[in-house]
Amino acid sequence: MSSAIRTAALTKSYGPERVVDSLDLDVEEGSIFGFLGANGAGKTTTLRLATGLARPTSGSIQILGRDVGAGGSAGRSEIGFLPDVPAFYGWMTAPEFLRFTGGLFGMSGAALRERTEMLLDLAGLTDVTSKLGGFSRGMKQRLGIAQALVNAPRLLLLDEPTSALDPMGRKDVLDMIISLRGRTTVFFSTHILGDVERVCDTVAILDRGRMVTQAPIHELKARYGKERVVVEVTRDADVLARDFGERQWATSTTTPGDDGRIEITVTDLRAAQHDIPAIVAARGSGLARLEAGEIGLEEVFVDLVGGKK
Ligand SMILES: Nc1ncnc2c1ncn2[C@@H]1O[C@H](COP(=O)(O)OP(=O)(O)OP(=O)(O)O)[C@@H](O)[C@H]1O
Repeated sequence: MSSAIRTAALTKSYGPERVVDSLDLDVEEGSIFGFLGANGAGKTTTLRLATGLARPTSGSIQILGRDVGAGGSAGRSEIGFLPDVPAFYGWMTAPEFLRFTGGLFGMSGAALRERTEMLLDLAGLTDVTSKLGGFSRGMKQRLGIAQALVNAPRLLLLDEPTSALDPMGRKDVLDMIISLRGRTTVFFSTHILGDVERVCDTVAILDRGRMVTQAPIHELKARYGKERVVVEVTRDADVLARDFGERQWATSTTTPGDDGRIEITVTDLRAAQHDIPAIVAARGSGLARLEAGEIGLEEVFVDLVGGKK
């Protein structure tokens, strides 16, 4: 598989601060790739380097097999980009805006009309006649993605496409991204873990300019994921938390809350489920809840990044 984006020791400094620090990124063509990091991690800067809007201090970046050169023009016609705060002409309608953008790429006539219709459909905006000034944030964001697709790019770069949206708006944008699977490579930055988990094949985690890890989502979960049991007991939670912690299958236990809730990270879920009721009964306490679950990407992220802050 060829790479849509490949960076080698990519570094961007502003003064003494290394905002992007020796980044080695490899985005496979055809993937939906999540670029995950907290505020200020360096995501926008990386996207600016990828689009040629900023130049690296050192290291290199290739887009679709070509170096992003001094002017950043290499392969630009094959890239679609939606910045984090896109600007729209409020007096235009969605079809007018898409026709205008297509015109900037030299499209016209029937080809532009067809492309506009297709993109309006993809964005769920076909029947919307109002001006962009009256659009909701979600509608604007969907239109922004449609606009970035006007030139049928091989690579779509989206900077935090869902962060300003409510859950419904986010769902619509994520569905739109999912519908692009197999048609174009999508690379999007976000700090919302649930979004990555929902739509991405692969994720890179960035922390203060440095790559913490890059891996397919399922591998990341397999590598770092553990199982967890949530227990609620009616009394003696402190003693029981200690009892659980002494078992071979327990790797960690939380301090019980006032509600008697204890979270246990376990290596052997079956053994834990088997032993816990007996341990609780032996202390004369009652079991109000016993629930097992997989540790999600959120916990993996906190484990990888949170502990170092
Ligand atoms: N032009 C610039 N001059 C100086 N510092 C900058 C510049 N652009 C970005 N930075 C700094 O680089 C760091 C990373 O910023 P960047 O916008 O890339 O992060 P981000 O991960 O996109 O964060 P956010 O989610 O908040 O947009 C921040 O500390 C920011 O202040």
